[in-house]
Amino acid sequence: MDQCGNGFGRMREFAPFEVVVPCSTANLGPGFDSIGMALNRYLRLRFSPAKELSLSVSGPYGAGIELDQDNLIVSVMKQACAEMGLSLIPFQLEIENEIPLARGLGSSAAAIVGACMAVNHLYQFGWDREEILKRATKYEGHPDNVGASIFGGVVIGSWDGRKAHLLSSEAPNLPIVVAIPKRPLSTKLARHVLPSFYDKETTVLSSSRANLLVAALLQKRWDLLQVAMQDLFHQPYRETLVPGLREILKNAVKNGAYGAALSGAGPTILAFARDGERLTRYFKSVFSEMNIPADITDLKASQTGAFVQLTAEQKRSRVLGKI
Ligand SMILES: Nc1ncnc2c1ncn2[C@@H]1O[C@H](COP(=O)(O)OP(=O)(O)O)[C@@H](O)[C@H]1O
Ligand SMILES: N[C@@H](CCOP(=O)(O)O)C(=O)O
Repeated sequence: MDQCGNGFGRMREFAPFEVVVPCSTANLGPGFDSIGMALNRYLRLRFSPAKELSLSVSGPYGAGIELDQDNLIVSVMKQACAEMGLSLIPFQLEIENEIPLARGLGSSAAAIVGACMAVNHLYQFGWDREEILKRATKYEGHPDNVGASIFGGVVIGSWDGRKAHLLSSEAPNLPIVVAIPKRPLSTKLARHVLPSFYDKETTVLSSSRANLLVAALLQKRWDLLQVAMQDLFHQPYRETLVPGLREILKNAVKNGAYGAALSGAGPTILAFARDGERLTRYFKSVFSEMNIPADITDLKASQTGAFVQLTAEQKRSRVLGKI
């Protein structure tokens, strides 16, 4: 861990704390790099003082997270400190992760948001959520996932490479069914297959659907989701990377969905359910016919975004009057 300048280099006492961050689904079809929704699977980061950096992982998706200096959380924290002219103090970090990695459920965005919130808390920078959004978007490259993880609910945002503008709103209180394939797909690769240019007809049609999607979400017009979630910006190009996507986009509505989309860059496929049991059966049959292992499960929107709290131990000590 860095030796630090500016008085932050030695072991510094701080009260142990936890950052809780929901995962997210991005795009919802045509809202490419703009629309996101927070979901009820969480990343929990527990920080306590230590003389040296030490990382540990737990939870169903701990495996695969780097436990060295390449860890995304640590590298974002370092970078955020460097931008403030500081070095990162050592700490012990337990990463409890319920978010599958590289499956299109915003694990990297949650890690980045958690890192920004942690550094803000540790150093008392006083960043508000807008400031955290700006910093997290710069690291992630698009505001949809980080915005949802920060604010919760549904977010609609825009990023020009310097400034992020984003509004959050209540997410649909509809059952959500997802198919999370066992095999990962890196977002980098799934962005690589996208074209550099789109023609006018494609752009007009796909952006009109994104606009309709926003209106349908705000007015709770679930009957419009079938059309409003149709996309021409990214899903047609990602079909080759995501088994089952073409079939599900074509037939989900006939099988209990209001609308379906690729979650983020995939490979997870997500649908809002009209009839959850029927939709789950359908998802299962698609994946078992292809003989592709996938976790088919229910999720719900998370209306709240990331927050910092005392660890359970700290809370107990406070009740006992020790702090
Ligand atoms: N909790 C975490 N701690 C550290 N790194 C993480 C964490 N979650 C995700 N990452 C990093 O982000 C990568 C996945 O990012 P990405 O390909 O963008 O997929 P996703 O769609 O899940 O965001 C992982 O392989 C890992 O390197
Ligand atoms: N808008 C991005 C969203 C990527 O989400 P992820 O969860 O797959 O990282 C894109 O579609 O590339």
